[in-house]
Amino acid sequence: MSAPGRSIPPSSPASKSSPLGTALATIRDRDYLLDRAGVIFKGIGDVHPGTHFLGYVKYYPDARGDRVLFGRTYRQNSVVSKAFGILADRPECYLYSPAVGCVITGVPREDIVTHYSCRQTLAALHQTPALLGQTAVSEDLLTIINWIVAAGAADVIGVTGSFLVGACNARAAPAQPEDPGGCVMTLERGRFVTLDGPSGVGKSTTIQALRDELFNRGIAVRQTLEPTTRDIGRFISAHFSHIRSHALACLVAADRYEHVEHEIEPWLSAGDTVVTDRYLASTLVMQQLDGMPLKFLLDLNAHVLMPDLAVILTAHPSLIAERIAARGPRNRFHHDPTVPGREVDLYDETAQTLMTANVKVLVANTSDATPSEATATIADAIPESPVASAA
Ligand SMILES: Nc1ncnc2c1ncn2[C@@H]1O[C@H](COP(=O)(O)OP(=O)(O)OP(=O)(O)O)[C@@H](O)[C@H]1O
Ligand SMILES: Cc1cn([C@H]2C[C@H](O)[C@@H](COP(=O)(O)O)O2)c(=O)[nH]c1=O
Repeated sequence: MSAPGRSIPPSSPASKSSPLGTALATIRDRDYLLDRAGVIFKGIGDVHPGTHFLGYVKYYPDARGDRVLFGRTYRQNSVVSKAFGILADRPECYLYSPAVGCVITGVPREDIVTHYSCRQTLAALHQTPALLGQTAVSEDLLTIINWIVAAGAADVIGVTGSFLVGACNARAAPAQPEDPGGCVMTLERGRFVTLDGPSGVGKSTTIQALRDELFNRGIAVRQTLEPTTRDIGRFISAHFSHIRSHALACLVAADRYEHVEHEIEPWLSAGDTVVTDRYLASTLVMQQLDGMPLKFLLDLNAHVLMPDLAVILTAHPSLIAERIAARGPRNRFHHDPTVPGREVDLYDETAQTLMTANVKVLVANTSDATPSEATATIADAIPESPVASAA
């Protein structure tokens, strides 16, 4: 799968492409880093510890903000110390710096989904000036870039996002709706990938590895799950032990419709690839285990967004039972020793049901593949073009 065409192509053949610039290995002072929570950090310095990239919060999602990025409203933070308040519930973003002698902020490396490189953008614009079009702003920008390159300073000076967005907007405004070339920030819809399978088969483990694999391929990923962390999803998780049958089937469908409307669809529209831990297939299996007829479940979910790729993880039932026993039962299904075998059979049937509905399905067996092997197979199977649409 290639990276969605979100911005300027990378200029250096040696660097791995990412939606907004260079590979992480080349992070430099003042580059921007977008993390999983949607916070944008401004990198500080060119030397970073092994676990984090040092930086402070530059923009953060806030309804009171005055700029929109990938469908979200952002607020600018110009006071370094305020980053501590914005990150109040993110202890993983604080670290002690022996060099500075105090606690500073940074973004954990594994949380980064996008890297915007100011220097690489400068190089790309110098190489392909047409990317900026013909406006007074872009002409000024190109004059400056040419001057920087001629002075041999391209390795230390870059194009900041603010300058680029200014140039981009100046050109985008007069463009006609049918003229897609109005702005360098073109967005292609992301891909929607679902991961389902029996409890303990390895969904969480695989999804973590898949997120890293896609990130390394330069793809911006949103990781999510069902039941969701929204109101209905939290209600399901809190009452799963005693709500079942028709009521539970209706609740999980309601949670899914909210999930699609408020999270999955906006993220896909913003160009992100969305990977969810459990989706429709889990309903077709878990609610059948609860005695619900398949037709009732398909009717309830008739209008949910179908995935571009539905991954069904499977394994030998005895291995699944061993994994569940090793970590201890977490819900009412885990106490029934017949469940892993019935789940495996129902997921096989569900794979067929989804294929009949023209969904691309990948069945991956975690009994004989390591998480990284399973992950590479899944990443390779993600379609080049998005096909997901509401049924
Ligand atoms: N491909 C794999 N090969 C070997 N072991 C694996 C693999 N994937 C996961 N495991 C192991 O299986 C156990 C369960 O994994 P995990 O928690 O990811 O399952 P899960 O499907 O997300 O479970 P649940 O749905 O109940 O949350 C873990 O101990 C994990 O290390
Ligand atoms: C999406 C979905 C979930 N469930 C149930 C199945 C599981 O027992 C829990 C989720 O917990 P886990 O930690 O991911 O194993 O929710 C369901 O019954 N129907 C669904 O559609």
